[in-house]
Amino acid sequence: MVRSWYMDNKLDDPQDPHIGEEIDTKQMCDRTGVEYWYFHPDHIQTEHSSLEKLKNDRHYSYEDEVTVQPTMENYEKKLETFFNEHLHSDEEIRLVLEGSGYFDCRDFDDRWIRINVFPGDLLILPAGIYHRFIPDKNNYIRAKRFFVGEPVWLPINRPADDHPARKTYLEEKVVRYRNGNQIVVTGDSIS
Ligand SMILES: CSCCC(=O)/C(O)=C/O
Ligand SMILES: [Fe+2]
Repeated sequence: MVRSWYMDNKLDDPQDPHIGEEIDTKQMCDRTGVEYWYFHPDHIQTEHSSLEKLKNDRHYSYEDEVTVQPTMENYEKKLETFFNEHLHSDEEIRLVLEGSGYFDCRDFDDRWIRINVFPGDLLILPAGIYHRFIPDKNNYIRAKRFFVGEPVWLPINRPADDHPARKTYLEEKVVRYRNGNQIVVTGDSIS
């Protein structure tokens, strides 16, 4: 199950955990706008009504799998791309099937929160959030990817403050947060 923490400021191996202050899942969601669900890994590959409901509710029309491991083509280059701080014009939706890794997301004060994901964890990173990904020392993660319509995987590297998705993210998420209207984003589905 997911764990989150503020990263320490050490500049050594980014595949080390870099644990600073630990925070709970709700704090992580409230401070970033990330949404979180948990689906028991034993039930994901079979008919899973809660997952089907989420896909219907969110209109996820595209679905595939990605495996990040040293045998993948252009592994080093891919890791570099994933770990370069970036945003997307659409949500990034990942459901971990096997393995583990780190999604790092900037909170509303621009501090790195490291989200350590495991099988069953589903993250929705909002469009416009600055983030990056890196495997942990096990160097293996397999995840489902979902998308609304034709997938666009293009990372837009920071700085991208003028990108429309960034502006919308800041207007909708940060303003609400700063006004004390915290975003209710944590939903659990364990069945
Ligand atoms: C475990 S999914 C690999 C990371 C990825 O797909 C992505 O787009 C990171 O930003
Ligand atoms: Fe991304």
